[in-house]
Amino acid sequence: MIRFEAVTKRFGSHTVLDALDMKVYPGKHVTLIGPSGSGKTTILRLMMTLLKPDEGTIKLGDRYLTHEDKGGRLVPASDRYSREIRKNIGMVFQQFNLFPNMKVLRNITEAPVHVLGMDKDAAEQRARELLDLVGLTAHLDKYPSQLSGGQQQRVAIARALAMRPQVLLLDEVTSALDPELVAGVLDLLRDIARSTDITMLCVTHEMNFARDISDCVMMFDAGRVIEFGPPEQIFTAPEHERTREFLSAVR
Ligand SMILES: Nc1ncnc2c1ncn2[C@@H]1O[C@H](COP(=O)(O)OP(=O)(O)OP(=O)(O)O)[C@@H](O)[C@H]1O
Repeated sequence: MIRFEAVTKRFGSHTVLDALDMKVYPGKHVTLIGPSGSGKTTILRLMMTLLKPDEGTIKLGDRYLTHEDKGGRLVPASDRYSREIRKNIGMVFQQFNLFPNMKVLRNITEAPVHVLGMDKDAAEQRARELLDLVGLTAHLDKYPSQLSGGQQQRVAIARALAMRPQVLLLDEVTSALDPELVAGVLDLLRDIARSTDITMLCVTHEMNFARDISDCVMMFDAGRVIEFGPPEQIFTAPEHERTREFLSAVR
């Protein structure tokens, strides 16, 4: 389980997350929705240990992401500890963030080989399976710049899965794509959501996608979860006025 307890994150005097409590059960697919600036991406960046909270703790299973347990005493996580724990978490970004100087296959094998210490042949075998899954077997020998945005995003998804993470974080993964490429990437993610037991935490403005893949939708406003529940409840009978306003604005 992912557990945020009383997590506060400030940027200067701006409190982006305000004593946030949040739980995500293993294997669940949770979508974070809410107005721009409500703190959704900040949550994913905290999960990825790219940011540290000002207050509060975040746990993945029985380990803290934010702190090291030194004989019962919690101290803020060192960079080394964060790097170690990050191996359990895959993230796909809006802007793909592929290694431009590496071909597709190597983009996928790089971290399993150099971060996990996986055998090179085993990593390549796994990469080929993943390229098959994302429909890019024919492109394994190309550089990212030779692919469309949608194809690059598929590589980024394969790369995240190559680490066999417990948790997959998806941050507006279709926002940078041309409209005609969005559906293909969303279909792929729907397939992954259906066919794996990976925990997914997803920030998206694609409400139909959120409806399709989510076990739970969390509505954020000003750094707090104001409402959460199954998609059919949030999208058809939201209880909170702010949720109703937000949904009518984005539909
Ligand atoms: N590194 C940073 N330095 C300063 N302010 C930041 C930083 N990162 C985020 N913020 C601010 O924190 C607030 C929340 O940002 P965040 O990206 O988490 O929102 P969001 O809900 O994901 O929004 P969007 O839907 O537009 O992506 C915003 O006001 C943003 O400007």
